[in-house]
Parts: sequence; C-alpha cells; structure tokens
Amino acid sequence: MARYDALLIVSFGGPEKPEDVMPFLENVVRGRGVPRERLLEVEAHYQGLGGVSPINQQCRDLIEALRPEVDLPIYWGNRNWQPFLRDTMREMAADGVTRAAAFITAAYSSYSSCRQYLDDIARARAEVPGAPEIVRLRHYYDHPGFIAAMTDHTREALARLPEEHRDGARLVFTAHSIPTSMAASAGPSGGAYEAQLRTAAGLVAGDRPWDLVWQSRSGPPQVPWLEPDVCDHLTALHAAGTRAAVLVPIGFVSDHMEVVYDLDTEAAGVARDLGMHLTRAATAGTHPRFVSMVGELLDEPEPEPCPALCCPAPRPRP
Ligand SMILES: CC1=C(CCC(=O)O)c2cc3nc(cc4[nH]c(cc5[nH]c(cc1n2)c(C)c5CCC(=O)O)c(CCC(=O)O)c4C)C(CCC(=O)O)=C3C
Ligand SMILES: [Fe+2]
Repeated sequence: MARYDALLIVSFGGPEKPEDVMPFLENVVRGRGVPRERLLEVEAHYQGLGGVSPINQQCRDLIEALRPEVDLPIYWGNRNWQPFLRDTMREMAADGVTRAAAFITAAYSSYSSCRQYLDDIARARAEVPGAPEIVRLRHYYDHPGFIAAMTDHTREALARLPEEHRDGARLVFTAHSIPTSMAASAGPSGGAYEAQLRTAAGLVAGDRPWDLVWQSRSGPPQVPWLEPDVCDHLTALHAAGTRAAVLVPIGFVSDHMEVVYDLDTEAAGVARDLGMHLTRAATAGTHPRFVSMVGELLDEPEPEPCPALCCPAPRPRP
C-alpha cells in the first residue's frame, strides 16, 4: 500500500485583489505587535502591484510543474490567505484522503518558517472532522536539488553583471530577518535558522567569498531582530571598495513580494544610488532540480516529526 494518498503544498498565501490586501495583512500580524505605520507601508507595496501578491500564482506554477513528477493528487492550502488550509483540509476529507505528505514552501527551522506552519496545519485538522493525517516532509535547505537550483540561478545572475566585474563580485545571501530571540530558540538546540542558512549559502558559494545578511524586518522597533540589513550591508561593502554584488535570496523558495519589493525595488535602488553593479539570483521557483527534489522527498523513508519543544512560539504582543 502507498504510504501517502495525496501531496499537500502548504504556503504563506497572499492577496490577489486590492480589497484583500488589508485583511491578509491583519491575518499575518494578528497578536504580533507590528506597528500600524509599518502595515500601511507594506500595504502600499502590495497596492503598487495592483493588490496582487505574486506568491499564489507561484504556488500554482509549482503544482503544475509537480504533476508529471508526482503520482498523487496534489492539494494546496495557505496559512494567511485563500485557499486557506482549513478549506483544503475539508476538500481532502471529502475526497477520502487519509494520509497526505506535506511540502512546506519554507526550507528552514524557526517559529515563523516551521513551527507556525505545523501549528496552522494542526489547527486546520482540528476544525475538520475526518481530516487526513499529515506527514510533514523533511527540511530540505541542504538537499542537492535545492542547492543545484540556487547554484544555477546564482551563476546566471553573475553572468548578468558586466564582464569586467564578474570576478570581483561579492555574493550576498539574504533571508528574512527574525527577532533575535526567535533565532536563539530555532531548532531542537537553538540557532538552527542561521546555522542552516549558512550551510546552504556555503554550498552554493563554493570558493567565492560570501556574506549572509537580512531583509524585510518587521515587528515593533524596540525588539531586536537579526542584522545587518541588506541595504546597510550594500552601503558598507561599497564604502570598503566593492563595486559589484549578486543578491542571492537563499531564505525563500519563490520570487514573492519580499523578493520583488525588498530586493528588486529597495535594495536595487540603494545600489543604483551608490553606483554599484547589482544583480539578483532567481529563487528555486520551478527549477527542474527543485521540482524533482519534491519527488525524491516523497520516496525517502518517512521523516521523524519535529521534536515537540523546538521553535517555540514567541509571546503574543498587544
Ligand atoms: C522567516 C520568515 C519567512 C520565510 C519563511 C516562509 O516563507 O514562511 C517569511 C516569509 C514571508 N513573509 C511574507 C509576508 C509578510 N511577513 C510579515 C511579517 C513577518 N514575517 C516574519 C518572518 C518570515 N516571513 C516575521 C517574524 C514577521 C513579523 C510578524 C510575525 O511575527 O509573524 C508581514 C507583515 C508586514 C511586515 O512585513 O511588517 C508580511 C506581509 C510572505 C508573503 C510574500 C508575498 O505576499 O508574496 C512570505 C513568503
Ligand atoms: Fe514574513
């Protein structure tokens, strides 16, 4: 008997029309103490793209790329916007799915990138009578398929720099900043978010010099988050004589809003003002090796669930 009778793609979710932007943002930040001004700023980023986050279409594209690879029905549910996990769970139960493998579109350990997804899956299951059992596929940040996709895309981005700048270009890996307290408690023994990012970046960089920096800081200003910010880092590199860099968003798996706004608009603007040559590597997206990786994960022995105590939730804030 097959171990799984379906594949469930679990993602962040994003709005696809202007009037959905604020309700989506309110879902994301509920209980997190994100200042109103920050929310309005981020709302403007979404409205600037016509109220459409790129992430849902990127999930649809991944699902289409997976169909020839995966011999299972594929379902898709989000944490923060339609299609919501709860509704997908209901659909799976109605279709008679009993045991699905879950692929989460976040590769690293931390509350925000792992535990929060697991909690939301558990909540959705609890709300749906007859919900299938969900087996979460393992973390894949160091899987050869993910690394091959990012290495390929990094090579392409280097090739987009003027030829005379390629050899001296710095690889600047980026990931979503998180509160330092969340970083300290990430994974079974702490520090896993940053450690896993450094492992993945090192595998992609090979012999080239590289840095890991942070982007998309949110939250209340008095709470410390991981630093330096990518824009400050580009400024510092330039001051130290670096004239070209490639941004590699190793912390994400698709070119969603945090990538197209925070890197392609904001960081690219900083580089332009500095007179620095900057290109940005594509995320894994639907790269063939990333897609085949999902098939390989389904064939692996069943993963152990995350230990119950790792990546604890931060205390809710007003
Ligand atoms: C670690 C991490 C990932 C990577 C792992 C993963 O992929 O899950 C990630 C991804 C994403 N974050 C996203 C969007 C947002 N994140 C926010 C806020 C926050 N992110 C956090 C962390 C992360 N976020 C945290 C600690 C907060 C503070 C509030 C809280 O403690 O929860 C906010 C609120 C406004 C603001 O930015 O202040 C928005 C809108 C989108 C969707 C993009 C699209 O629509 O295309 C994606 C994929
Ligand atoms: Fe986020």
